[in-house]
Amino acid sequence: MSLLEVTNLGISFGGLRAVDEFNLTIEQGELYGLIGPNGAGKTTVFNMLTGIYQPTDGKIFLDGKDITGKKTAEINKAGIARTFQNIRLFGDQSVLDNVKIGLHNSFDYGTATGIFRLPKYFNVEKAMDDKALEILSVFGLDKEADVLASNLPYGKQRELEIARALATNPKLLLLDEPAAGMNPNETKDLMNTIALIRKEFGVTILLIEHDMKLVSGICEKLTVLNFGRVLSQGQTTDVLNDPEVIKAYLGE
Ligand SMILES: Nc1ncnc2c1ncn2[C@@H]1O[C@H](COP(=O)(O)OP(=O)(O)OP(=O)(O)O)[C@@H](O)[C@H]1O
Repeated sequence: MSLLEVTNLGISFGGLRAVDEFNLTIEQGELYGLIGPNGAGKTTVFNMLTGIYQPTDGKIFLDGKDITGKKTAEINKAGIARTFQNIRLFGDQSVLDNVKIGLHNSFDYGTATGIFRLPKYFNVEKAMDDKALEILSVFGLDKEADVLASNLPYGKQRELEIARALATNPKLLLLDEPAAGMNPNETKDLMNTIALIRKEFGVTILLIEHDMKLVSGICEKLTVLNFGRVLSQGQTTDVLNDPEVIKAYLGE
């Protein structure tokens, strides 16, 4: 069984058919890229996969379970986590606390225990601190655990967002333009980090990206969207050499 199976997905905004007849199959462990020109519908696909938008047509299966039209929190519990094009961190909270927010899927001490600070509360808090630090260490961010998120350099804030998404223990991680705004050195670091987290966390990754170096460097498969429709799909080298893709997106 494939990890993600999307069939005939579509959505309309008034008269605009933003995504149409979109099909996508992702196998467990793959690193998959979704590319295409501005306005092609990539983020709209992410928004449907994560329950932010309700698709007008089609089905989404995660690990065989129909998650079409479910609420965002439910989809996250089922195993999909994401980052956003514009960083969405809690800037006035510490790096550690930003990751701990993501851990609430896995740790629970009940409201009463939390309010009355019962012994279990402190045990759970300690376990959460340990787990959050473990995740942060993969990004080399454990030393900055007490720093306010907004005080991190830009590239590190993007990595913290990925760390927070990983804290929800996803099967599938969606990254929306993870290299946006990064300099070439930060992008190179990010490529290594993405490859590393797939290995360390055993997570399957679908990413939207315009940086072709990153895409061709780490994605095994690609789907190209153009005007809301799949233009090309398959192994990265085949897709990047597809004349239709070169014409519509990469430039001749
Ligand atoms: N909530 C919405 N209401 C109306 N139109 C929308 C909405 N969300 C997206 N669209 C439209 O759907 C189309 C696809 O947008 P989307 O943001 O998914 O493109 P994209 O491929 O992610 O682009 P980019 O690379 O610039 O981020 C665009 O024409 C956009 O204006």
